[in-house]
Amino acid sequence: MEAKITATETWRRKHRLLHAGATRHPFIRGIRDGNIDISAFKTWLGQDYMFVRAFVPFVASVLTKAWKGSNDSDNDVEVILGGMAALNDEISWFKREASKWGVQLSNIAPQKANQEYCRFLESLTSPEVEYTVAIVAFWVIETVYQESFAHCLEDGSKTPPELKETCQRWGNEGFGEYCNSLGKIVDRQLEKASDDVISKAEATFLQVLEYEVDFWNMSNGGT
Ligand SMILES: Cc1ncc(CN)c(N)n1
Repeated sequence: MEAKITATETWRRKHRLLHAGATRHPFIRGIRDGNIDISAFKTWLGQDYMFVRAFVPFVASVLTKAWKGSNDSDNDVEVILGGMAALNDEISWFKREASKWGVQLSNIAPQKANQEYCRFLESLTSPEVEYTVAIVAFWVIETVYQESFAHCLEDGSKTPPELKETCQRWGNEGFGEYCNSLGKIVDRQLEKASDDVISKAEATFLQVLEYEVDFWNMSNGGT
């Protein structure tokens, strides 16, 4: 008997070009091929620190929605809480990494693509946004980083040694398992969602992928 294809897998296949645009971006290919421009890496580092700070209240809102709106709220809250704990470490890591590379975090202003992405996250914190839609956004955001940075650690990659720790942060197996847990929550939610919520959730999936592409473009010198 053939295994049933999940909703998340269906979306990934249906939108594979955009998905690959986000997870195999030239910025990531540059790390993997060992020819990344270090100034692009430093731009990404500073901008991503700003992004992560704005990501925390978004994740807190997903946690609240899970607590109120999930029929397996104990499991969901624990998975999301694990993500929040990882974000706490991530913020400390950004500070250490920035000082290692001489990036002054206090002097950084978010660029346009970053501001727009953070505004989008803020719009998803509204109580009117369904849990299913918010958890889809959360899952894609985390999974894009997991798949992108894991690609830089695969056999045959020429990732510079000084960037390996960055790739490990999101490319490690534990982070992969956490993303799979988020994907399972998404699939469970989508199975019982109305057509209207499913359409909104798919539109959110696409929006996140587009914001992620713009974010990498910004690090490579775009706006
Ligand atoms: C832009 C972006 N997207 C995703 C992640 C992973 N939390 C991140 N740190 N930054």
